This record gives sequence, structure tokens and C-alpha cells, in this order.
Amino acid sequence: MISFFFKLFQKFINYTDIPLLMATIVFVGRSNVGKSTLIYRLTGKRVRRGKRPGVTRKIIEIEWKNHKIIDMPGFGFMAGLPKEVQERIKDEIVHFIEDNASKIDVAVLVVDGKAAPEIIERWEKRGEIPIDVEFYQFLRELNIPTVVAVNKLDKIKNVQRVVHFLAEKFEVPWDEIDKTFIPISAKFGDNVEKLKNRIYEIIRERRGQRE
Ligand SMILES: Nc1nc2c(ncn2[C@@H]2O[C@H](COP(=O)(O)OP(=O)(O)OP(=O)(O)O)[C@@H](O)[C@H]2O)c(=O)[nH]1
Ligand SMILES: [Mg+2]
Repeated sequence: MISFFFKLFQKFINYTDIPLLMATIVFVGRSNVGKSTLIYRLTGKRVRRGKRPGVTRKIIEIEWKNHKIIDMPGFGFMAGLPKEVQERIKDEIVHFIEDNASKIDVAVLVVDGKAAPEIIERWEKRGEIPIDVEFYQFLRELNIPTVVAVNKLDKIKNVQRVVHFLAEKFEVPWDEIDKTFIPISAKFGDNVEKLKNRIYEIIRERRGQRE
């Protein structure tokens, strides 16, 4: 009985201390995967969202509680944008992340769970490193804790298969799959709370390491 109340108390402390911490959370991912929609779901802050890829073209900082949320432009294909501009945007994102790596507490790599497996296979067939794989490894190399939001869950038939496919490509060990990949639907809200809790957990772990 006592341990039950103790656990409840601990849980309460863990969840309430979060808004006091200042954290920087970045959202990255290909164009049109739902980064801005997810930010709106998580924070209630309206950021530009759209049907066409390339809606967010600049790095946008949003204040939310004590946190700083950074909405990145999408990388990869963007409707109506020349290849050079797409490359420039990608370089901008890479530089921003490199320059701010020590200040970034969590990166949320958003992927479109429906489209990602096919796109990854297509890139591999061409002998190229898929951009999502490249970004995940880039974040890991910079020691930025990263969680992968496997979005558009409402459109995915076999979630387990998609998650395992991505885990293999991203080289995530089996025992880290569940805490690395969170299938969500930003549009309908499924599992968004779970993702939020995972983000908070990472922030807490990181703070624990620093203190
Ligand atoms: N079916 C479905 N559609 C979604 C989901 N999340 C986002 N979308 C749709 O995907 C489209 C792109 O959403 P955005 O949030 O603008 O995507 P983004 O990643 O910010 O795009 P860029 O700013 O262009 O990089 C919109 O039409 C959203 O309604 C989801 O969970 N399910
Ligand atoms: Mg956007």
C-alpha cells in the first residue's frame, strides 16, 4: 500500500517538474510528414501546415511553457522548388543542428510511416543513403537523443512491420526499438501523449546525466 502511494507520488513529481525545466526540442523530417501538425497537437500552437510539401521553409522557434520548440523545414522533395534550393535548405538544417547540438535536448525525427519504407527502398536501389537514415545517424553521431515519430498511423496497415523495417535501416538495437519508435497520428491524436511522455523522459534522463 505504502509503495503504491510512493510510486504515485514519484509519478506526480516526475510529471509536474517538467514545465520548470527549460528544454530545446527540434522537429526534423522530410517534407510533408506532419512535423507542423504534430507540433500543433503537442503544444496547441498554430504553425503553418499544409497539403503540399515545403510549407515550412524557414527554421521557426516557438516558445511553449518554458521550452523552445524548433520547427524545421522539411528536407527532400519540395513541390516547385529547384534542386539547388532543396540542397540549400538541407545544408541550413545540418548547420543549425551542428551549431546548436549541445543545446538541443531532444530531436524528434518525424517520418511518414506509410510512405517511408517505399522511399527508403527506392533510394537504396539507386545506391544512395536514404535521407531519413542519414539524418538519424547524423543525430546519433552528435549525441542528440532522438525519438522517431512514425506518423500517419491511421494510414498504416501493419505498424509492427514498418517499425521493424525502420529499426533495421536505422540500425537501432532490438532492445531499444520500443523507446525509439513511437507510432502516432498527428492528425487524429493517437499516441501523441505517449510521445510527449517519452520526450519528457529523455529530457529528465539527460538532466540527470548533466547534474
Ligand atoms: N492521414 C494523416 N495525415 C496527416 C497526419 N499528420 C499530418 N498529416 C497531413 O500531412 C500534411 C502535411 O502536414 P504538415 O504538418 O504541414 O507537414 P510538415 O512535415 O510540417 O511539412 P513541411 O513543412 O512541408 O516540411 C497535411 O495535409 C496534414 O494534414 C496523420 O497523422 N495522418
Ligand atoms: Mg511544416
